[in-house]
Amino acid sequence: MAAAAAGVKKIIIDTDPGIDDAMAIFLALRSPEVEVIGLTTIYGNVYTTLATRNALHLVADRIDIPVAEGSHVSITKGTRLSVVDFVHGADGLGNQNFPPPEGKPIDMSAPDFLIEQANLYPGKVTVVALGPLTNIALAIQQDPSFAKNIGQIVLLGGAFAVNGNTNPAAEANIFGDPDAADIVFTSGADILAVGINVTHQVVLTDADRDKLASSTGKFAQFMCKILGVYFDYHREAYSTKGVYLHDPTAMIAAIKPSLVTCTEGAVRVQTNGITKGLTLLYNKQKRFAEITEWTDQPSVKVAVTVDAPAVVKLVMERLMD
Ligand SMILES: O=c1[nH]cnc2c1ncn2[C@@H]1O[C@H](CO)[C@@H](O)[C@H]1O
Repeated sequence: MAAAAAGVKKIIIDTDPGIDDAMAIFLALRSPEVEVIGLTTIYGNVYTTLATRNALHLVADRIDIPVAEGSHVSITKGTRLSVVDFVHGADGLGNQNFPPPEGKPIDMSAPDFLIEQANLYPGKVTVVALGPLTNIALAIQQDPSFAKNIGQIVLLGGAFAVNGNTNPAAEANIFGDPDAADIVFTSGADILAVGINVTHQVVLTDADRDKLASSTGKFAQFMCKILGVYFDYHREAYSTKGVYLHDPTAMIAAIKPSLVTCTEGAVRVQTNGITKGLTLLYNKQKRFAEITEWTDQPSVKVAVTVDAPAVVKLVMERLMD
């Protein structure tokens, strides 16, 4: 099979579907550069049970792709989760109330599946994380070699030197589990963080949606069905005539890394107070005299620019294909 060809990246998508998650998943399924070897689910846009149901729905035609259910609570066992039905609809998929999927999640938790795959293909698996980072942090805690064995973690999260989208301090995925995010950022894994400082440049317009609607591609048709709620939310919240392509941009950073540029440094996450969920990048240009929580922390990559027109074009082409 072509997917086994050299140079094809194995990816696991950790996801809380979610309208833009659906688009990112479809994009991956349509991209010859990657082979989707599994989905793991998490709360965020919806609760985890619904995320699993939606994930199964989105890959219903691909019974070869396992779906592993993730954590129902934050890494500190918190149950007061901030889910955003006003962004994605009560069902997470634009209030379409699709029938229950026929598929079932596998009999393995998301962290266990992540650990298993990282051990099976050391250095070869990329996790594309589109929700709060609880499952990834659990994998890091459960298996001390996970951070080394996982090839790369490309995550949609953070607001680097810009306002957040949950509140002025925090981006939604990091705010969803800041303790988990701090564990991931300081784990030593190869990480590329794509924050809303970048994804807010990538807008799918009304005209783009019309073009998608005129396509006969089944993924384009599906997206047009569910995008209404997401467009309404953006009009209300940002007065924009279009929607931000957060998750698809992170997926593109895994599929075609040349479309983003990055900087490097240590990232830490504020875990409490009014700036809970704030992500701060230390560029390591100054050697501070004091030993602090930043000293000797590993560097990660943080996206700083994106070729937005190329991302939108690629997303459109692949969905309409
Ligand atoms: O305004 C918002 N509040 C909360 N979550 C949002 C908002 N817009 C998009 N997302 C969701 O959170 C991630 C980006 O931060 C994306 O995964 C998107 O699905």
